[in-house]
Formats: sequence, structure tokens, C-alpha cells
Amino acid sequence: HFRISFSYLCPASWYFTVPTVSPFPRQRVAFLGLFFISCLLLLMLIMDFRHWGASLPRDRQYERYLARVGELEATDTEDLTLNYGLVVDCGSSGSRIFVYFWPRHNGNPHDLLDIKQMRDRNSQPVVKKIKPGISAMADTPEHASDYLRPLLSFAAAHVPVKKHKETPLYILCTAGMRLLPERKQLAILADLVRDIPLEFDFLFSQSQAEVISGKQEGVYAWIGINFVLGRFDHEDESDAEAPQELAAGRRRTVGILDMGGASLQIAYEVPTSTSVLPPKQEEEAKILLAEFNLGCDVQHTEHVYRVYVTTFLGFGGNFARQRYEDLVLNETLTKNRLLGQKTGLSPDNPLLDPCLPVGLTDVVERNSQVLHIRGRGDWASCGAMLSPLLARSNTSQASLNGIYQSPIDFNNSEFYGFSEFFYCTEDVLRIGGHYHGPTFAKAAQDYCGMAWSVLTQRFKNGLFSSHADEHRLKYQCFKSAWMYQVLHEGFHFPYDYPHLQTAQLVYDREVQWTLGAILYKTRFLPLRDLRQEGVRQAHGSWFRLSFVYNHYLFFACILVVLLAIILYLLRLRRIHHRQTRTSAPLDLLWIEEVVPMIGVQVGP
Ligand SMILES: Nc1ncnc2c1ncn2[C@@H]1O[C@H](COP(=O)(O)OP(=O)(O)OP(=O)(O)O)[C@@H](O)[C@H]1O
Ligand SMILES: [Ca+2]
Repeated sequence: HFRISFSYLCPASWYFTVPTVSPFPRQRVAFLGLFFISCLLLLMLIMDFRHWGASLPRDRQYERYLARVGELEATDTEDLTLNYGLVVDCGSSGSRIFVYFWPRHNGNPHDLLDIKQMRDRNSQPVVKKIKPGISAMADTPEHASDYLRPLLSFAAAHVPVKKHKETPLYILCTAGMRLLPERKQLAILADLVRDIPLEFDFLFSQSQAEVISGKQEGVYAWIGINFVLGRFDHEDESDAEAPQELAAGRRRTVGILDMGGASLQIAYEVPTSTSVLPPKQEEEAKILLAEFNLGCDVQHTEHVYRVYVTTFLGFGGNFARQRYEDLVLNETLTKNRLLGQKTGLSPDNPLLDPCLPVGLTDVVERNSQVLHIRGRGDWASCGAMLSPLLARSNTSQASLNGIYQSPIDFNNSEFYGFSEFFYCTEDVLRIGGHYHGPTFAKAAQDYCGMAWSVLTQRFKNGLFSSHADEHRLKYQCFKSAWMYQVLHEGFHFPYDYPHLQTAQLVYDREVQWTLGAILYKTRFLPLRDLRQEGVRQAHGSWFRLSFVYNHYLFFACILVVLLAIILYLLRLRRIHHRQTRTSAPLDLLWIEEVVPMIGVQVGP
């Protein structure tokens, strides 16, 4: 005779106990069996939920972290399922080749290819850079392929030979080539298209060698950084670090600023156009808006992004210095003529330049005119002298060069600054990363005021970043002032704007517009994968389906077992009641046999 009582931890008024049952041996075994099975199922269910729970964002973040750590390992060149892609960035100051690779597409049409930078057996990124820029081949276009050979041989040595035939090669040129006359551009490209296939068997054709527009360059940079930051992921909105969504179901994307040697780009996502612009500006704004679909199926509109992007040719660090020197030369010669002076016409009567370090002497030559200059290292005066180079028109909304700029919500935005934005803050000043205007201004001012002799001494003692060369030391003062003017006076970023990161590596990956370029150019590949391997996909979806049905099946089993237990208990209870009505004395009798009741009269 034993009592099964379940008293649940709940308010006293709810205390209840399950009636005592006296199951018979056979039934007792069956009952115990059912009870055991249901506990087991419940236990498995709880384990399952725990596992499910783990697959929610916290685990997803961890997965992403692991993936990033995984990216730092050497690329497994034995894995023949990997695909490779090459992008040559022919910049104004140099050319670099980036070797990318990606595993077979994961089958989810909403995902881009998971493209990463290849890493060699020492886990170093497979990238090679040469100087000067390809525009140096302007007068000898027949040597353009010779110029690029070191980069292509480098890539050929890293990509598995049997993969060369299916490895696309993109040669994309930026501002350096844009500044050449078109016929010179075409002559250089024609030489590449003709000669490279004679020596390398990469997947390469005429359409893969081009001078891209500044707009394309800006869009590619925007795609690259947002891909690396996971801002195109949609599934884990509840991810703790997820910033406010720009539109339902999408994560906020970051804007980019990219200042090269010759051109400057800015790109950032704009919400569907709310601001009503005057017709002229409306027209202009349309030209500056890039709308593109990152889905591999143009029908998937949730991957359509609307990005304000514009490029400023001649606003790169080096070219701006050229324009500055032109300006100073013309101003000085005009002043000399008007005032009968000889400033800068001889080394001992140099023009004092606030944008060069103190004591540094230099000579500016333009069409047989010569100007001797000497640095006087005054960062603030330098900034003031750069104002005319921003070429702002007098309307309030105008930005650099009088080009319309779509309003930026500085309180709800994040920007990444690349190239010169990174070099100017990191190489010499060592404050790359989170940008703080006043801190940068102070560090730049101090650097500018240092004597050139001190700077060269420190350079020899290796006090600056290994990337910093003498060219960097010489123009750091000018470029930091120019970058500062462009950011705050040109693009109207507040002086204490807190959401700008200057970067070259993000999660240990060099983020370049070249990554965005190959992501964009391969965005339809997944579709091809899907179509080619429909079977795999169908199988995949069947598997996923069955997995889901499994869970429903699972719940159904639990329900059935619990129902059986409840019915069983109710049946036992009915039996028990019937027994007590007909067999009450029996119980007492049983008790009497076992424990004689003293003084209790049993029976009539
Ligand atoms: N790692 C580096 N550290 C310091 N300076 C650098 C570094 N790499 C390039 N530079 C210099 O910074 C300037 C800008 O280089 P960057 O490669 O960004 O421009 P680019 O791509 O050649 O020009 P553009 O994009 O306008 O065609 C150049 O003067 C270049 O010599
Ligand atoms: Ca560049």
C-alpha cells in the first residue's frame, strides 16, 4: 500500500495531491514504464530546447567569432571544393593583388558567397603591392603586362595550379588611370587583355579589365566593410550588439570614407527618399544614389540597398598636395609681380610653407617655373590655406566641390575611414581606430611643429610604424590637415563626431573595396550553384523539412504519452472509487489482520 503524492511548489490554496492509487502488479509495471518513458522524452525535449536556445544569437555570435578566428588559419589548398578569385587594385600610387577564396555556396539564396582573403602556410594574407601606379605606363602601354607580371606570378604561385582555369581575374583601375586621356587608358587595358592570357591561364577576358568609376569604387568599399561586419545578415536581429535597424528586418549598415592618393569617395545608405528636394537638386541627387540588389535573385527585393555615393577626383592625399602647390606657386608669383618681391626664387629666400615640417626644404617645379619652399610647420595655418581647395559653393547644403550631399543623421550613423584616413591617424600618430577630432587635431599639430631633423632622427630610430616611409613623414603634416578639412569642413562631420573608425584591418582582414568588388561581381554565382546542384539543394531542403517534422513528431509523441498517463490515472481512480464503495470493510479487515485495532467495533 503506497501513496503517490505530487505536491507542487505553489501557493498553499493550490496544494493538491493525486489520490492514492493501488495499482495491481501488472498495471504497476505498465504505469512505471509509461512514467519512465515520458520523463525520458521530457528530458530529451529540455536538452533539445537547451540546444535550440544555444543556437540563438549568443551562440551565433560565438559561431561568427569562431569563423573569424578560423579565417586567420592558413587556407587549405588541398581542399578542391574551394574556389579562388583575384582582384588587382591599380591605384594611383601603386598596384596590389588580393587573392580571395570561398567555399561552395551554403545554398541559402539570401547569402552572398563567404569570400575571404587567402592566407599562406604562415597564415599571412596573400597580397602583394608594387609601386608606382599603372598610370606610369601611360607612354609605354606595351609594357603594361610586364608591369603587372610580378603580381600575377605571385598569385599563380599561391592558387593551386589545377584551379587556375576557374579562377576569375579582375584588373580594376581607379583614379590614377581616370586622370589619363581615354586613349592612353584603352591602350594600357588592351595590352593587358592581349598579353596576360599568353602567360597565365586565369579566367580573364576583356570585361574583367576596366577603369572603374569613383561611384563603383565607393559602392564596392561600402559592400566590403558591411559584409565583413555582418551587416547584411538578417537572421540574428535580436543579436545583442545589433544596432538599430534602418528598416524592419535589416541591420543598420555603416558608411565609408576612402581617401586614396588621387580620389576621395564617400558612401552611406540612405533611407527611402523622404526629403523633398528642389527639382535641380532632385536630379542631381538621383545621379548620386546607387541602388543595387545584393541578392542572387533580382526578385529578392529585401537585398536592395539605396546608397548615396560620390567621388571627388583630385581630392586624394597626393593630388590635393599637387593642387596646393599649384595654388601656392601661382599666389607667390602673382604677389612677387605685384609687390616686386623675389619670394621663393632662390633657396635663401624660400617661401615658408605651414604644411611642411619645420626646416624641411623642397622645390616645386611647374612648367619651368621653380619655387623654393621651407617648412614652418603650422598645422592650423595650413588648414586655413586648404579651404579654397575644398571648392565649396556658397549654398548651405553644398559639400565638397559644390556637390549635393544627402543629409547624414550624425546621431544614428557609423562610418569607417580607409586609406589616408587610416594612414594619417595610424602610421605616424599611432591613433588609428576610434577617431576623436580634438585628439587628432592636437597630435597632428604637435607633429607638424616638430623640426624635420628631429623627425628624420626618430624615423631612423624606428619610432614610427613600419609602413611609414620618408614620403609619409614629409607629407603627414599636409595630409592630416587636408583629411581634417575634408571631414569637418567638407562633409560637415561634427568636430567631436564619435562614430568614426579609421581602419585598414577589420577582424584581422584587410578591408578594401576589392573585397566588395568580387562580392558584387560574384553575387549571381550562388544562383548558378543552386541551379547546377538542384538535387543537392532539394535533398538539403528535404533534410531540413524532415528535421522540422521530426520536432513536430517529437511533440506529438510527448502529447500521446502524457494523454495516456492521464487517462490511465483517471481509469485507476474510477476503479479505486468503485472498490472503496464495495470493498471498504475489506481494507479495514486487512488492517485488522495486520494491525488489530483496539477497541474499534467493526461490522454491524
Ligand atoms: N600602408 C601605408 N602606409 C602609409 N602610406 C601609405 C600606405 N599605403 C599607401 N600609402 C600612401 O598613401 C597614399 C594613398 O595610398 P592609397 O593606396 O590609398 O591610394 P591609391 O589607391 O594608390 O590611390 P587612388 O585610390 O586615388 O587610386 C599614397 O601616397 C601611398 O603612397
Ligand atoms: Ca585606392
